[in-house]
Amino acid sequence: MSLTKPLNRSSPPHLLQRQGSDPTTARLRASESPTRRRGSGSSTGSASGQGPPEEDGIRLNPSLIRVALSSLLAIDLWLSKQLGVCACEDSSWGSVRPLMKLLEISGHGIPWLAGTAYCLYKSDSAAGQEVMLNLFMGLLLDLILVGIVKAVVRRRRPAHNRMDMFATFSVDRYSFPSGHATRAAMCGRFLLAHLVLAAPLRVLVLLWVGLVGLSRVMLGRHNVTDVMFGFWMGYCQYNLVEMLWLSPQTLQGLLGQSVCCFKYI
Ligand SMILES: CC(C)=CCC/C(C)=C/COP(=O)(O)O
Repeated sequence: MSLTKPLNRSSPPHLLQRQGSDPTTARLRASESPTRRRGSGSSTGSASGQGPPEEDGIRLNPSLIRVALSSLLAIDLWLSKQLGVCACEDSSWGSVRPLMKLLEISGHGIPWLAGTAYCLYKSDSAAGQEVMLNLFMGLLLDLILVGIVKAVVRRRRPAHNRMDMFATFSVDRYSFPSGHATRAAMCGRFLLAHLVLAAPLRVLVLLWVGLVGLSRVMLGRHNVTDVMFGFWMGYCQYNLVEMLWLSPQTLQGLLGQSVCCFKYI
């Protein structure tokens, strides 16, 4: 505030002189009454040529952050509206909507959970089962974490969105973060790390992740920041999956413990 506030020119010059020449007195005055100091703050700091008092800098920061955040939010809303070109059939890119919906299905939780459970069931190697089991756990973890963040943040979906998604939870009426973006980022990293893929396929995985994110904004389901945060969250979730990795030994231990519990009951 003191940076934008003009100097108190009405203060008598002898007073300014005294405060400037006697820093001890000025400091004592400052500690006496913060309210009074605020009134004459600019003459205390600036007139003595020492720059604004430190406290003023601290008061300035939150408002700067607030301005920066609201500007970012305004840009986000504007950009998301501009990019929401497939929000309905009669939007400017309405003809591409079916393709975007196909991308939506490719990143939906149900096909991923069902596909992983099927691969787990069909896998005849211990290593394959281990990978699929951990992917399955990762998908469940993703649903839980995204649900929690959505329920806490409660950001509404863009006004131009038509809520015609299949199989949603009640928290999915909120948009932050994009569950498709977290899943795509987490599964993309998982596939690249655990499957031996040729270079073109690796590029295809990355392309798919990016397109799933873009389709969320183009369909009008999300704002850009929902998707960006979703990608970051999914990236971090993969680290969590690695940290909590269930090895066959851990599994055997867990199964053994639960069998013991059942016997005990
Ligand atoms: C019913 C199951 C298993 C998952 C719901 C998946 C879903 C619809 C998430 C919402 O994604 P966005 O936040 O990207 O819109």
